[in-house]
Amino acid sequence: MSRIAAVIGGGVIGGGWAARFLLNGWDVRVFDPDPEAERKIGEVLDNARRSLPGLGNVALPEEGRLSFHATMPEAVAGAAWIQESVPERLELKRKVFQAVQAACDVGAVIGSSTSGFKPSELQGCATRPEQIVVTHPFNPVYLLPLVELVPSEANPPEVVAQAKAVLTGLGMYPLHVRKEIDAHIADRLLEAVWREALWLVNDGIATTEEIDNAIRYGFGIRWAQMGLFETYRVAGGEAGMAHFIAQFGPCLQWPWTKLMDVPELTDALVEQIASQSDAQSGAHSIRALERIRDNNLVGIIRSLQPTNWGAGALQNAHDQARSGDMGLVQDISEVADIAAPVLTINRAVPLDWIDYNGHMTEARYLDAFAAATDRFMQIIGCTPEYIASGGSFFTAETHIRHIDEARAGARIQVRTRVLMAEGKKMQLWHEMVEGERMLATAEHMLLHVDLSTRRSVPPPPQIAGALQRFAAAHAGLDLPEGVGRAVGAPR
Ligand SMILES: NC(=O)C1=CN([C@@H]2O[C@H](COP(=O)(O)OP(=O)(O)OC[C@H]3O[C@@H](n4cnc5c(N)ncnc54)[C@H](O)[C@@H]3O)[C@@H](O)[C@H]2O)C=CC1
Ligand SMILES: C[N+](C)(C)CC(=O)CC(=O)[O-]
Repeated sequence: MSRIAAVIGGGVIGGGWAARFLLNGWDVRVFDPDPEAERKIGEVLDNARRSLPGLGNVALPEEGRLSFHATMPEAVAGAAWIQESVPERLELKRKVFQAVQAACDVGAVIGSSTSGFKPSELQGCATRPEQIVVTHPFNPVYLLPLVELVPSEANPPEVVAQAKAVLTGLGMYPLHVRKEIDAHIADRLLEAVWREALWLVNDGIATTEEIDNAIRYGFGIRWAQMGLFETYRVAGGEAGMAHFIAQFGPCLQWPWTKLMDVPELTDALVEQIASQSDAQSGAHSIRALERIRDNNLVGIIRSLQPTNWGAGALQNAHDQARSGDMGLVQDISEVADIAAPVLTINRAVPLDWIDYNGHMTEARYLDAFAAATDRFMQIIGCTPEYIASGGSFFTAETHIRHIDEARAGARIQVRTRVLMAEGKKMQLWHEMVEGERMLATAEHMLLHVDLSTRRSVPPPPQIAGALQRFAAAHAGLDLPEGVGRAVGAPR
């Protein structure tokens, strides 16, 4: 399978797809008759490049090649994935599929970004209906992992499996919608909230800002990590879900919502909503709002990684699946050259590591070096299982030198070597680089500890042995410049 994706329609969503594929190493070909498409996609890419690479703790592959094409056949020929993101009009989409299928490979997947059409509707006039599935993403496509994968009865399981594999490889979460339905799953939920919000503005109950505050200060944060049912299960107290329904079920019969009606979108209502929205957010340009949104989304998703929950767990699994490809090993047996410093970090600088000076903040250097130490511990056999059995290393002393700056999205690598390993002591030297540029060094003294007594003790033979192999091999390297450096006493 080629790693070429064709993006048909390069607006808000097509631009996001282009960024998602490109930053995951695919070549991307765009077809969009809009003469502004290249500029618009360029701006989406600028935002994606600063936010997506640092979302996980493992670097993404080298970016693919982006090209713009004057004709649809030129864009789709030879592509393994074709993503349609033209405006939400059934006739237009059907025409696009006919043109795509006249030129694309029979084995390619054709995904549609449609928010509402069922796959069987899209497949209506297609030459090969089995090739077309709904792959409905969420904005910003380059950061949000959800993609609703909706097949119809015309799609064989192999096409669904192929689509799932590609989307998972892009770090996405393909939610297989087993039974096609208008507006899939998520947009049905969103539309219900949207309709109710329009009523609240229409009836003069709340402004656009008050409604947004009702979401973002409360249940919006809650939904980001547990969704609806798990949240309500907890809200039922010790008696759980059944008790929750017994208590709040009857409210559903009360006139709490107007869900089935839609307010008429008169000029006056549209003007009211637009001017409230201008008052709320008009101080920022759309691109600035996108950057604020991306900073926040990255922070939220990254906060779920240590708890291995929801979108954080998904990102961790994606990192784990790619770590070998990015040269990160788990065990001494996988180390190709034991005499060379070991690659212990290969990642991009995330947005939440950037400070008011516009570069990676000092605490995050220690964060990265601590993660490098953790990986080195793992490589010599101090694994999570060993730690759970009662042994570990504690850091007794650290010295970091800050040599150069790193910006958001910069790819950083840390290489680690053993300076000394004697009895319970392990002295490590880490060097952090961006390409050829040295960014920082760190020297750590660690002690092996018995976690039940909290006292330092020598490591068991299997760990001591692995450590000694590195120590002996690294002793042949020149002593790095800066070893043993201290800030020094004031004169
Ligand atoms: N905007 C959103 O929040 C979301 C939209 N979607 C879906 O994504 C699709 C696209 O929506 P947006 O990106 O928002 O629209 P958009 O209006 O931003 O972009 C559509 C693009 O398609 C191009 N286009 C029009 N006719 C074309 C043709 N024949 N061939 C190639 N390109 C053509 C236009 O020039 C434009 O750049 C729709 O189906 C929509 O329902 C899905 C998820 C979220
Ligand atoms: C408004 N919308 C129906 C186009 C929204 C979506 O389809 C998904 C999203 O990103 O909210």
